[in-house]
Amino acid sequence: MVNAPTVALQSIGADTSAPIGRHLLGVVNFTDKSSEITIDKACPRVSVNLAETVGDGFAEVWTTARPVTTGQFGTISWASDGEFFFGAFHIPELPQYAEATEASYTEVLELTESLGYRPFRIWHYISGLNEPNAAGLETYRDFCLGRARVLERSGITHDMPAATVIGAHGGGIVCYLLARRRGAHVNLENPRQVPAYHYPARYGPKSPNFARATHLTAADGSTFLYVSGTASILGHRSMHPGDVAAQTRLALDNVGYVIGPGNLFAHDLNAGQGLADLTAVKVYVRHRADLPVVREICRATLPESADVVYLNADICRSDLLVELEGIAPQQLATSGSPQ
Ligand SMILES: C=C(O[C@@H]1C=C(C(=O)O)C=C[C@H]1O)C(=O)O
Repeated sequence: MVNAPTVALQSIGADTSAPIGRHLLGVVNFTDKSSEITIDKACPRVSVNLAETVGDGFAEVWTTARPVTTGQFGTISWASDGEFFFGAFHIPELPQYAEATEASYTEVLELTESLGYRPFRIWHYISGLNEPNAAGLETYRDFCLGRARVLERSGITHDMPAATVIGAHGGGIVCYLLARRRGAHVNLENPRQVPAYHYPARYGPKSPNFARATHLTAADGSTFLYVSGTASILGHRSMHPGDVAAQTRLALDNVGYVIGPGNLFAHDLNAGQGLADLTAVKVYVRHRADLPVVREICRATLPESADVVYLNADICRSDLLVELEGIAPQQLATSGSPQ
């Protein structure tokens, strides 16, 4: 069993206690309503309003090898086991998000830095993602403005880790993240895509800032690849407008490339992976009617062993119809079975 955080995608309401020998680090319920983050002695519990019904939803259950302590820092609910950290914040629905995003992101960076942790994977779910805010700016671009202000102030110009920003069906902004205190991580780019932090101004007043994937080496030697939300983009352009099948294939191709041996070698890492190594895959589909064709392509491409969930969600650009993310456990500690 590895020390690093591992994740299970379970049906909502299933027993979300940790397996024997593991300890809860954070639970994220993808469900049909928004609710505040709760925290108890076990861990933070987050709700993302992104399922049509509770039955369609699932719980993303993060566990670690050691007991955790929990805490609250401003808007951040957190848990850590001494090597790994899970944190989360919720911003309620607002006319504009940049300022509230700036405030919560500032808290995230202050907290993780004060505890000696470095984020290596961040997720954000934002209601009305493609809708204009009260000032007429698309909500996603409004969020990027708030995030960029904090990162620029912190001098983080391009070293942010893997991330996801996806639309939610309501509830404002929910953000959760993983961070590490020991070990190391390397942020990866995909040479077939312009780094997000170099996107031209046509995509918004401030570019997004995230890596295409992050390679984590835990203190016990286990390694994992965390792949960002990945879509049908080459260079900086959205490809195959209106063609969800072609967009799905290109998104899968982009994921396969970024975790492949050639790209890892180009980042001075060995042992690349492939789509067959992916687990815990989340597929986001803009139009519900496209779910069957996306599911068919993913089933034909992803390993049967992968936990794959499909969610109907808005995506960061209105011409993108599908996006997916995943985790590839690469190398396990000397002792321990695959997770
Ligand atoms: C799909 C893309 O971006 C999305 C937006 C992200 C962000 O703003 O942090 C991260 C990954 C994706 O969810 C992309 O630009 O390729």
